[in-house]
Amino acid sequence: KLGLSVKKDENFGEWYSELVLLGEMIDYYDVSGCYILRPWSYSIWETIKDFLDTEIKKLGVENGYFPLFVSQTALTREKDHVEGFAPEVAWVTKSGDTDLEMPIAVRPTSETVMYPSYAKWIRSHRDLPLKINQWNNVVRWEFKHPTPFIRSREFLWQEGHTAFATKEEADVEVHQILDLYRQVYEDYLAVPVIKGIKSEKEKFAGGLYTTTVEAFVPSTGRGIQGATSHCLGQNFAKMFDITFENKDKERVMVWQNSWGLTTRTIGVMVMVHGDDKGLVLPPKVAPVQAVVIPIPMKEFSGEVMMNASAEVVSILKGAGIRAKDDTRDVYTPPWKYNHWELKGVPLRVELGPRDFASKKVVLVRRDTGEKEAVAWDKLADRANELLQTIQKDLLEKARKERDACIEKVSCWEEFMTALNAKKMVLAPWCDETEVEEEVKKMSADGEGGAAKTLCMPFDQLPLPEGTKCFKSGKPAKRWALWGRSY
Ligand SMILES: O=C(C[C@H]1NCCC[C@H]1O)Cn1cnc2c(c1=O)CCCC2
Ligand SMILES: [Mg+2]
Repeated sequence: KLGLSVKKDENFGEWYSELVLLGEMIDYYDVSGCYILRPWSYSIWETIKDFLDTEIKKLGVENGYFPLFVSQTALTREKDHVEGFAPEVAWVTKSGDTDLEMPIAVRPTSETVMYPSYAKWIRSHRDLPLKINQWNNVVRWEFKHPTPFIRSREFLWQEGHTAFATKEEADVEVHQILDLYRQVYEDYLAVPVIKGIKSEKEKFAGGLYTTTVEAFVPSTGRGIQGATSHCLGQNFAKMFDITFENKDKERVMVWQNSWGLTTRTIGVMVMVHGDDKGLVLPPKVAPVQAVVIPIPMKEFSGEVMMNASAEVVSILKGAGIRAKDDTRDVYTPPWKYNHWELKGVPLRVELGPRDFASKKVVLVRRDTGEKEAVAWDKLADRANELLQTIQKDLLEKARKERDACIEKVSCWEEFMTALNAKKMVLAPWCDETEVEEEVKKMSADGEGGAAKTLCMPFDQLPLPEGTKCFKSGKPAKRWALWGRSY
């Protein structure tokens, strides 16, 4: 089947599902909530991983690998850490047709897997800081509707787990990691994000505070949590007895962080940049950045055409560009144009007989459709320049669109109007949890679903003395970003 059968602004859910399938990013699988990551999307994960792995190693983090399975005792060690999540935990209860003595959980996250060892390995301040990360998969038996990359029962992520002698050190790292997450979104995926702190209600229950990068999908008007970096305080140290002897010979608890970014990043990128012709891949993460499509004519065919096409590919590769050609003779050039537009390749390189004769090519941008003729001896530089321009333009376009979807309000009526106009809402808030509960109840109308606080942006607008909470009328403490979300 060629091309999408539904438009992005007609039926977003349908558009997205068809796009990630026809774009050859995923395929379906017979275990519900699980998807196959095909090379076209796995390659994007590898690019994200290469960047992030290099950067966390610069911060002194080392990679390790812990078991997939968690004992029931370890998992339920801390009550409020797991109780809220218990329904999502997957259990192994049998081997063959024999029941296991004790059921074993499949890791939904690895705090309870790793921290008993942390307690063993950390004895003195000389054992600190301890910084271990895992690139792995986790399983959460979600009940909400599964969506490729956005919500699946198994997903890939990295989970960093660090321990420090002081809170100050932990606080610094929380923000260093959060900025790496911002870079993944803005510098690689060309998706703008807002940095902020989660409310007490929305933070990770086992932690002290949660910082987050929040993304936004204009088509649905929904916010989406991009990645989180938590300071756990000493809560897990207390639960797992992770203490050390400080320089004054006192036995004190460590200060910990945990931070994670998942394959959800890929889904957000598809949702933000995709259009009615298909994927629009930011060059930094595109598995193929330029695709050469020769246009055969009587004298420009066979060997001559193949060699010319190969030569253009090697010019591009020589410039460090991920390039390939499509010389399949079973498909026409128009068919190929559609195919590679569907797969979101940033640059198309057309090579017809006249181009060949004059040693030119025609470059076509996937994001704007703009075309330009370029001489072969200018191709390497021009192609790289165009790829950088596309990367920058995608981020600027998405940022402009996202900023246009943030409404600043001061009262409930304005709040609901903005929400129903598919916007995120910036509102002065008294920082009381029952107001969040109230808003959740009152904003849950038919199709939209409830609104929640997405974060308190670090970048706070001025809050004049006497400003009232948009909902409770009590003195507002800070600006909060609210929205319907995934
Ligand atoms: O996973 C985290 C916290 C933390 N885990 C490590 C990476 C960063 C951060 O996400 C929160 N969380 C979410 N979801 C679940 C759990 C859970 O702890 C535990 C039980 C199953 C579902
Ligand atoms: Mg969850």
